[in-house]
Amino acid sequence: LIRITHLKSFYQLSDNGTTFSHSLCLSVCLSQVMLVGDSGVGKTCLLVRFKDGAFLAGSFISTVGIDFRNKVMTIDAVKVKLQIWDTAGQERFRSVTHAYYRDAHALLLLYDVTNKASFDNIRAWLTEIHEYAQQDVVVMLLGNKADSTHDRLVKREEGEKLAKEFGVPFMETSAKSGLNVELAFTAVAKELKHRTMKEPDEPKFQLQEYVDKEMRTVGCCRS
Ligand SMILES: Nc1nc2c(ncn2[C@@H]2O[C@H](COP(=O)(O)OP(=O)(O)OP(=O)(O)O)[C@@H](O)[C@H]2O)c(=O)[nH]1
Repeated sequence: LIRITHLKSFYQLSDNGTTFSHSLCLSVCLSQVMLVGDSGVGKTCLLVRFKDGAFLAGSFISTVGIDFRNKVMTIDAVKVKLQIWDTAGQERFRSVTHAYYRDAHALLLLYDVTNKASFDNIRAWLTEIHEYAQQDVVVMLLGNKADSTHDRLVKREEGEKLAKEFGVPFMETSAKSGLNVELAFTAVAKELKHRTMKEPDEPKFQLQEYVDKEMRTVGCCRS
């Protein structure tokens, strides 16, 4: 995470030592967030929903290699610029993805609630993350396509259990309905901003607590 400037007041002294100006610097945190998971789980659609507020319906075009989009969010009066990398889930692009892991500050790891194999593969993804990403990378598990109630093969409780086992925050999302999409990116941006700008005596940001509280505030589902 690169802190370009820090939010603080500063005084400039004139030649004779008197204070003559007082300015407020604006702060920009630049963070790299990577979307990973099996092909077809909805990584591109999640990014498009977050960035453009739209859903890419129709035929499925697999990502080739890696793609990225930027979005600036304001978190507690601080500008956080997210550079979001959309990776290809297909096995043949795995070496490309590996090369990007070490620069990522956060990873959104997706499975598809209608595809059991994509859920079973989460363990392998977490092993890979452990091998290639920075040790302190923020990881959040997302069960996407939660709108597909009739085709669902993975229960929410199964996702929660797996996330607990690996000590990572979890929520279900839907790129189609917008469920929890903004919340997932906001939670990650808050965690990253907090890590960069935290005062020494400030308590650690509790990502899962924040997510649970936000979801309670709006019932279970938020778009
Ligand atoms: N019902 C439903 N369908 C979705 C959702 N998200 C994505 N899809 C569909 O799932 C398919 C795959 O979506 P993509 O976003 O292209 O998947 P991806 O993970 O980026 O795939 P790769 O680029 O191959 O890694 C598309 O047909 C989407 O329309 C969702 O939340 N709900």
